[in-house]
Amino acid sequence: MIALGADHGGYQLKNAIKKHLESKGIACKDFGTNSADSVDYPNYALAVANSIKSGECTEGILCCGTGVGISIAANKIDGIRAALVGDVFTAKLTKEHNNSNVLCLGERVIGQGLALMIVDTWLEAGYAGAHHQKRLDLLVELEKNQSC
Ligand SMILES: O=C(CO)[C@H](O)[C@H](O)[C@H](O)COP(=O)(O)O
Repeated sequence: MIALGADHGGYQLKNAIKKHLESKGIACKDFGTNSADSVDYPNYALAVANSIKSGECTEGILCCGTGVGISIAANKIDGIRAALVGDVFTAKLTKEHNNSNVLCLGERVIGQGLALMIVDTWLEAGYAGAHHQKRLDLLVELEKNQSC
């Protein structure tokens, strides 16, 4: 199950991603928002993050105007590795190297065609493990101690 969330700056892209994933038979849970009414992106980042931490969802996709605010918010939450992505190379590598569990996109920055290609690339890529695991372990240490 893929968790989806957005603020008012990203909800149209989030809805396009939802339609795209559902057309491919990929189950999604939509945490909103669903209108242009102004809302606060940290609340949507938290809802998506909590669904991953609880195990309800395996991964999440978050959209805001630039993708920056919602990625900052998601990365405040222990266990979340959120990647703001604007190209397919980074989409692949952030899964392989960072094992990112949340993909962040900026509706006001990239077109829908590129965004959907990034989503597909990210979902299809896999974590490479090996020497990257030591770095992910250091991220956990940072979460615990704020130092390595
Ligand atoms: O957090 C952001 C900037 O990095 C997002 O783009 C938000 O969607 C944006 O700040 C919302 O701005 P608005 O003026 O409230 O529409």
